Amino acid sequence: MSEGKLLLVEDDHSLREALLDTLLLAQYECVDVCSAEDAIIKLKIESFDLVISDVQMEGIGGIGLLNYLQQNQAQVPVLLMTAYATIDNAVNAIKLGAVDYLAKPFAPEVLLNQVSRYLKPKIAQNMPIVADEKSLALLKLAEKVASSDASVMIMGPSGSGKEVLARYIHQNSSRDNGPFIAINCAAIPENMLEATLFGYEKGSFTGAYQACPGKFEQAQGGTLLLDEITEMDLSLQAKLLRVLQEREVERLGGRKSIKLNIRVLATSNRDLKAVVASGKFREDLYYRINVFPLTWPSLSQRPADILPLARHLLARHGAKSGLLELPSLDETACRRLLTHRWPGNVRELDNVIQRALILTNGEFIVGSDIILDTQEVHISQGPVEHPLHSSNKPAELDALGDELKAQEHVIILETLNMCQGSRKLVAEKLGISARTLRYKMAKMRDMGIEIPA
Ligand SMILES: Nc1ncnc2c1ncn2[C@@H]1O[C@H](COP(=O)(O)OP(=O)(O)OP(=O)(O)O)[C@@H](O)[C@H]1O
Repeated sequence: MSEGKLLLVEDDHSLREALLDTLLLAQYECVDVCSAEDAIIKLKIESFDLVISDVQMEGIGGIGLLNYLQQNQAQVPVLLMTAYATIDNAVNAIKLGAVDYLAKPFAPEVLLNQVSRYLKPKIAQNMPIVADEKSLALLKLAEKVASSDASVMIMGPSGSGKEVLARYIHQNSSRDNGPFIAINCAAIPENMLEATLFGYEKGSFTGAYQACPGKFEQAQGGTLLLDEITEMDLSLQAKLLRVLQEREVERLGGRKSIKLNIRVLATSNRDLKAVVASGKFREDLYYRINVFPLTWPSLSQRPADILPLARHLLARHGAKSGLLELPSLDETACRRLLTHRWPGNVRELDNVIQRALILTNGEFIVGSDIILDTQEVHISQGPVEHPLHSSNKPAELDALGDELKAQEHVIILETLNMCQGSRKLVAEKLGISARTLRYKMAKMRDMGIEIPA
């Protein structure tokens, strides 16, 4: 399976936009066109690793495109989308060489599940950066536990790197070639979490137009991360426990048990024992999940990590903004970073570094470029020079464009923090539509910017 590029062909503008949003948010690299003819032009100049196309379009349509691919680029898998009325076309399409088809309307998960069979999302290689003795010891332990199949509970304060550690365990396990599926139990509304985890059969509830595999099934052969597991309600905890004990899952409205071959990791930023004692988390589930506990200390308790992490984040964000040379942290900046308490841990450091990259004179990041979360951001201190941008570009225009984009990113991140992640509120506050916000966030993710859940 490659981390390749996907070509989406759909003539219905709003459907194409919605599909694109779904694919971009899931971190797929995606190009969209509105006809089979345009698709062929694109295919002649760019290479793609998967084509998803509507069948019924003006011109040669999806079947014509499929024929073209069969004759010219037979290695590229094609997934066709059909309306119910043209199901016969779909059968024909499979005979002609399409790898599968999606009957409209379909849930986003159905699309993502199909796509994940052929492409991997562009996941940045999130290797944990560590230098402090405490973190080095934690990483060693994580490597040891990775080689077993034990359930792991990763604890630590918010933003400390729990998901990074979970990915590291997956990457160092024998399941490395399988999927890594993460689900944030706190971010999904309670009434949808069960269907998202367990999947459902067609017609099992209003709106279940088509059968949909759940996260358990999507993680087959790989690892499932249950992020913020303590936020799951008690009745769902009981169902989760049953799945973990029996190692099989039944979709909502389904009668068939599906055997599972998955490893489960979970994270929490709460004091687990206290949550169990308060009756909000089942004790039996606690023991089932907590086979091997790993805990990140807060960033202030592992000070030797701060500067290596800051430099790593500088390199990450600098590369994404196309900087040719990275500014270095001068002594005053280092001192400022080392003396802050970092209540928001690495995520807070990440925000600070993104701001510093906007404020820097280019060669050095100095103390005054380090704007901590407790301060107000004064970005509009007059024009900021960007001497590091490639000099053979139309420099002023490019720098201005990049700067505006960076400012937009900061504003979106700040507003997300202010609204505690509520997309609806953020869109209202910024005076843009929810769709535009989703699109902008997808682009930001694409650039490697972490968006708070
Ligand atoms: N050791 C590390 N090395 C590199 N990047 C890190 C490290 N720790 C955290 N990060 C970065 O910091 C950000 C927050 O990390 P992550 O999402 O793993 O934290 P978390 O503890 O799971 O947060 P939350 O509790 O809010 O879910 C991410 O951008 C991540 O890439």
